[in-house]
Amino acid sequence: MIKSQDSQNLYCKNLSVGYTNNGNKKIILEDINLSLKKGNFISLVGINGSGKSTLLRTLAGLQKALEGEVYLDKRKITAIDPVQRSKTLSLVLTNQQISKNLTVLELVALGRQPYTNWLGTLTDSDKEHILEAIRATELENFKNTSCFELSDGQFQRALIARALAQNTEIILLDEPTTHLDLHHKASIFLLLKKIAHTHNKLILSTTHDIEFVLSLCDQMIVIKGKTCITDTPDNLIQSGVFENLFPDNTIGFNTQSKQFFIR
Ligand SMILES: Nc1ncnc2c1ncn2[C@@H]1O[C@H](COP(=O)(O)OP(=O)(O)OP(=O)(O)O)[C@@H](O)[C@H]1O
Repeated sequence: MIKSQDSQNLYCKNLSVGYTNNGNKKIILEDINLSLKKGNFISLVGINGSGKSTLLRTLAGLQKALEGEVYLDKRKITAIDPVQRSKTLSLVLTNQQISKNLTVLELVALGRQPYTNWLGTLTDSDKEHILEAIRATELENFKNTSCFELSDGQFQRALIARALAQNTEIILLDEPTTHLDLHHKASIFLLLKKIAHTHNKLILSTTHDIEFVLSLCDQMIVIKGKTCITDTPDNLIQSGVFENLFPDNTIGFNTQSKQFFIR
């Protein structure tokens, strides 16, 4: 069941996302209507090149919408100044350029940047948030480890810890489980679900691991053609949306086992 909260929602109506090249609009997705609420773990899925990252960046306010507006807690996201926005919404991008020479503690401390003074001095409260984020992601034993010494799964957890230290109500993640084995994929998704439920946050993650999130997330956004459909996983399964998600009819979906198969 999708939890419904009044505040800190991410909302858009008739949104079009895409790119403008020499004045020409390239629409990737259009007519998108979403109302995403705190306390939910939400997955955004779709085939390669369907527009997941483009939509995520637009919802985060990093990319201008071609039509419509994104509202963060009833305010236009583009009208919120960057420092205020970074106290409400954090973004975890896997391919972001980050110095892996930083220790886990130093990386997670970067999450406090919106709150520190220009010298970057950490207060006791900042330190408490950092340690709490490290505890929540079970990285206590790696606090002083350099990021280049971490496995991909541990590094992914450190990036999530940085977003937790940022203490935002909304966390958006772009493919946080790429390159991870099944065990580590499961542990990241379970962690995200736990954070959404126990800390009452809105967590929206793009993923290709559809079968995993079908059994874990509260709400899914499925990109279909140039728009998207959103509902609970069970309602989406019943609607038959996964049966022809992939092109060329090569992949089918078994509604009983909730698994894809090759036709
Ligand atoms: N800077 C850009 N200018 C023009 N078109 C772009 C740009 N970046 C991406 N695109 C196009 O937008 C479409 C959606 O890309 P996007 O990266 O959002 O898809 P995706 O669903 O995240 O893909 P994947 O699953 O492969 O990561 C693609 O057709 C891509 O070629």
